[in-house]
Amino acid sequence: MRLRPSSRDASTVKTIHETPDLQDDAGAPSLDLKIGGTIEFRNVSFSYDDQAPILRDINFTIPAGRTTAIVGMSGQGKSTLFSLAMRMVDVADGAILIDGQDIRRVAQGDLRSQIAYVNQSFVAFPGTIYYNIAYGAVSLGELASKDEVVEAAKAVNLYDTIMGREDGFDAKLDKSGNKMSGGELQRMGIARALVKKSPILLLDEATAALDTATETKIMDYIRNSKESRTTVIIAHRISTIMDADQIVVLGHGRVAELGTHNELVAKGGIYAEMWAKTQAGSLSDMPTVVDKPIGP
Ligand SMILES: Nc1ncnc2c1ncn2[C@@H]1O[C@H](COP(=O)(O)OP(=O)(O)OP(=O)(O)O)[C@@H](O)[C@H]1O
Repeated sequence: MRLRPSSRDASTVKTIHETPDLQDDAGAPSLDLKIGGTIEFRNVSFSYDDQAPILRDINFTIPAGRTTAIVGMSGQGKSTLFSLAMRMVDVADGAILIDGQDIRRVAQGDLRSQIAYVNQSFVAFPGTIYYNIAYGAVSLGELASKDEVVEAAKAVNLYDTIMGREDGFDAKLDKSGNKMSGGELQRMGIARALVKKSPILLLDEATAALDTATETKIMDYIRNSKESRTTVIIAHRISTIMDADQIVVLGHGRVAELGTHNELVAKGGIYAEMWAKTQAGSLSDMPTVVDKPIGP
């Protein structure tokens, strides 16, 4: 059985799905994912509030149905790339195309309904654990079914934890997500995104609080799920991203390197240096990698 969201929670989602500052063209069409969600950053530049550019002439393509990782030191603009792809903000120059369509020309609500986004903060709604996960499907018009919620909870290694508690999936959460640890709430966030079954999944440090074994299980599930999904991961932990089909290294607002883990290690650049330090046990996270200037 599928429940309908409460009107108050639905209005929260409406706010998320419509950015007041950015207007749709009259009669803006839906996003037509004819390829399955290829995201192209074409000559993209961006700055916040007339400040110095955060991103400069960014060019790369995220292939449909594959996993792409974005790495780089803190403050390089990784999360901003996600904000741009969801059109929370608009590019200053260039364009972002999804399956060949400029995202400024399609209906914003439809664009965001095709994208599931997870960051480190899980917004809990007062209601049951079931409701809090099922809510991920709300932009599709109704909550996810119990079976879909159970599948997602299993995928993020949360099923046994939930069932081990009094009331199981019917246990009530308040806004602070009481009864759950930070890592459990992070997995709730991923489960909520999974029930959306969107063709595009953006994970911004979404597994940072999890142990490596749990993270690997979740990433394996996403990679092997029957739905073809374009997955983009931002992460500092190298173990999170090394199996990606493509790794984009951002530095000084530009794409500094792009390739697979093996290609980038062989290249001997920034990524290789990060990897060498990880191997030596002196580095687990990206931010401590040497901050080299990137050429034009
Ligand atoms: N809403 C905003 N308004 C103004 N500046 C912002 C805003 N959001 C981010 N910035 C700035 O833009 C730069 C890029 O931020 P962003 O969060 O995209 O980087 P990041 O690479 O994801 O960093 P981290 O790894 O620390 O999460 C930073 O200098 C940040 O302070």
